[in-house]
Amino acid sequence: MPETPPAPVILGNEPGSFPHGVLAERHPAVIAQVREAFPWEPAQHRALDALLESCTEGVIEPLPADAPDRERWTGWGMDTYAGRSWFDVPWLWSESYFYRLLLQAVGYFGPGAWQGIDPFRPAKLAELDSPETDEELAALDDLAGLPAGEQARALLHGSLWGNRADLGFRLSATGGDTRAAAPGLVADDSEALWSLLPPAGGGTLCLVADNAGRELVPDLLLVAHLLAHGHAERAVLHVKPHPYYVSDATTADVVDAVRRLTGAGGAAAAYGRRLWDALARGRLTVRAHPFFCAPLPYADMPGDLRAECAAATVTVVKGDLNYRRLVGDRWWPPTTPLAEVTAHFPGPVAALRTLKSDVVTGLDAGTEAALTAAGDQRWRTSGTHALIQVRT
Ligand SMILES: O=P(O)(O)OC[C@H]1O[C@](O)(CO)[C@@H](O)[C@@H]1O
Repeated sequence: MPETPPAPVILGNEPGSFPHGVLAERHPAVIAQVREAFPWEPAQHRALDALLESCTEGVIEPLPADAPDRERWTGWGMDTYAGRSWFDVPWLWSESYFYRLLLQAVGYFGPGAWQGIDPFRPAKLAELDSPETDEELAALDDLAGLPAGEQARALLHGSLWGNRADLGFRLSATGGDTRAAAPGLVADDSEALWSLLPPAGGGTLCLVADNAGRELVPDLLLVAHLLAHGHAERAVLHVKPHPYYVSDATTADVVDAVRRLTGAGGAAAAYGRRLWDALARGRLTVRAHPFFCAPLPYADMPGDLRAECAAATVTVVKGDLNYRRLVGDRWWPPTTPLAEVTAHFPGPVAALRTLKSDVVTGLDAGTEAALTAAGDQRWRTSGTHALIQVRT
């Protein structure tokens, strides 16, 4: 296979670009949201003020000497980037480190009384309790009468489009209009996914989750269906070890989502009970590996995680950030073959993602030409388009 030379890494230093908007507008909006979410104490307010100043006008500061994960961040490039503007280092690194420092500011890593308090939890719970979630759960009653194959396809699309429900994405002008009609998929390898996961096929599914709430619920419904119909004998759900990118799912969010299902009526409760039972029997495992909050592409995945993905029938990665990490957060020409940019991944891999950043690969030339001809390049970032891509 011909080797495509690596494209330039995406930075946030071009005013008017999408990444620049995230650093300059969205991050301050995230700080404002967090500030309003809890009755913080003076030290936390001061730390949030300092972070706001640093991330808009200052430079990257290293973690404090006693931070529990200082060594880990040193290994992830902190010393290389300290002292530089947030806008001049890889955008993926900048964003990730911003969320790490936001947790630092509110005392998440302790020691102290605020240790372990998720600053995004009120927003996540509000979404889980919303009328939209009620409607989505009620729709499961209609699904129950359909043949299993049709249910599976509907649940796959539910999980895919659930990725539009992303709390961070709605915070500023750089976020898309999540109410816009869905024009469809820019790539659809779903048949390849189903051939990796045939009914009664057994094997292990790894699902790398993305957002909590209205994305995690359909992800869990899909997992419950795949386990119930033997598409997988076992599933491993990878979540974030700590709050991240506003709405990313942690173990606490999985518990909330499963309890939301079991507490609902009708078919939703049956899915919830199946998940509860699958956890109890070891058919579903939740993992929160530190690498899932790393500011690095999956090409740099550590050995233990590589071994897990290598042993899986397929690893499904959800959402935009996971896609950026899978293919590399670079200005790839959109027709760059997916097989080339995912050659590093230790086993079959599928991406389910709505497009919320500039990175895209694996498009066929006709699709790219049609999207580009339309002139408006917001299809890349507005969350109105989606893809299902598979590398077997
Ligand atoms: O929740 P998702 O689908 O990973 O999307 C998060 C996306 O939002 C952003 O934070 C801002 O667009 C991107 O950096 C990221 O890719």
